[in-house]
Amino acid sequence: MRYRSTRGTLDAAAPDFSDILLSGLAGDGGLYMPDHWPHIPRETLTSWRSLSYADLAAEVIGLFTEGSIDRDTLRTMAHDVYGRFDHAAVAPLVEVEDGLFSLELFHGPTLAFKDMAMQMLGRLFEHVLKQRNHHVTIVGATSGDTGSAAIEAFRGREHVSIVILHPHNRTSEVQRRQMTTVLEDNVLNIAVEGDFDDCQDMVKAMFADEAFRTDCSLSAVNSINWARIAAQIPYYVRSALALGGPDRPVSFAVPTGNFGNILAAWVASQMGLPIDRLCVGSNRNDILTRFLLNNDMTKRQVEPSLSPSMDIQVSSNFERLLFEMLGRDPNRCRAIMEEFRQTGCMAVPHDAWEQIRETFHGIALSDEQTTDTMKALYAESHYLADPHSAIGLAAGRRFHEAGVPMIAAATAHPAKFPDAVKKATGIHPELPPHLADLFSRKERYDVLPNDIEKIKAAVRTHRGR
Ligand SMILES: Cc1ncc(COP(=O)(O)O)c(C=O)c1O
Ligand SMILES: N[C@@H](CCOP(=O)(O)O)C(=O)O
Repeated sequence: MRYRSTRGTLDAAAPDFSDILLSGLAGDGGLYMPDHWPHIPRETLTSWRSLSYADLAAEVIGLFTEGSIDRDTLRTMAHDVYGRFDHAAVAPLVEVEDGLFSLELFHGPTLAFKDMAMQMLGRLFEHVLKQRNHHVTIVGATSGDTGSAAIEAFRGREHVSIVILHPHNRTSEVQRRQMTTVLEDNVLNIAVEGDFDDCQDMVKAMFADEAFRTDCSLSAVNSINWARIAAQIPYYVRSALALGGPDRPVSFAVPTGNFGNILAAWVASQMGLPIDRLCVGSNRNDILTRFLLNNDMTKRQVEPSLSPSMDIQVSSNFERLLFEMLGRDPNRCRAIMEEFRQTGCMAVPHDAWEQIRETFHGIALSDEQTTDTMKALYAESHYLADPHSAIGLAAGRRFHEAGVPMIAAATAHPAKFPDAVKKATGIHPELPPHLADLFSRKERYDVLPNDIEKIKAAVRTHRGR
């Protein structure tokens, strides 16, 4: 399998999976995409119904690593990774209402869906870096969950230094402590005086500085890295198969910020999984919902909400969908993205918008509506949802059609957001035993201004430690 950038051409020297795993973002500022969608025949999908989560993950991810990492290696990694999740099913399905299912993606070590992919990335990086005898500096931006998942996956790894930027005072305390109490030498946490979009912009700016990128051997583990998307596809396949796929379609509702998680579901549909609707749930940072309703992709100020991990205005992975809807035309894609960067307004061609709306639907919830949803889920179904998962379930309820199972991605454990959960339900969700002493652990992090030069200096120093 070869890869190409959303802003560049496919040439003979096209990178393979190992190359794009380490480089993360393409040199031209675009995002890597496979040069074609692997097709999974219906009989194969049917035969996968009996596979364990780990075996299924190896099959699905293996379609993107062909020529780079073999199936047996992937299988060993997947068994090791998913064998440590705290639920035997890895990503269990819970029927919350008739035909509405919660797909719990938070049974990994940091209690958020990011672990599903990030734990695999930790193993994949280690494998490729050892082979190449190479060291990288991972720089990542987080609104709360990617950071802790990445730090957990890469802490103490010999070939990796990791720097995570989070927006100062804009994550939950549990989220911050999950990052800042990891004291291994190879980990640096920076609280940026800005919002998540500022953090993400700085990561992209560091990648755009060719000399800096090369000097520090930068790598990315945000969902701009294709490997993250690839490793998020298996749970869509598995949950659809559990509810009758491929013989009948299912729909998915996904609480959305950077558009990586829902994009993985869309990719599954491109690979042959019958999917009816893909439903985006947003909080008051509703750029995607405005886009889906009115083709209005105008960036606004990021507003803090009850679901901080989705406090995002620039949904990086939308570029991948746009590229596809533009018939994989990198020049048009580059021009639209460049204009968006300069003006804060993305002019998506009308035909592309209409095509997107055939599958994608969107709904935005205020904090009050989110709280009401959490309250109702608990009162009516005895289901405790965190604010992000509640938004997914609300989107699922809104777009659920009779006869088509609706699967809502539950992206975080309620204990990551205890205040919001307590306020809505009266229940204080307890952290699991491995995190029970989180509030008495020592924290370490630097607070830095929203200034790219200061951040680069900190990354350099960390790299050279
Ligand atoms: C708990 C939670 N839910 C939802 C999202 C949104 O996912 P995505 O950015 O892939 O759209 C995030 C962050 O990415 C998250 O941490
Ligand atoms: N919500 C995310 C934001 C970054 O998303 P990613 O999927 O691109 O890594 C977070 O929790 O950090």
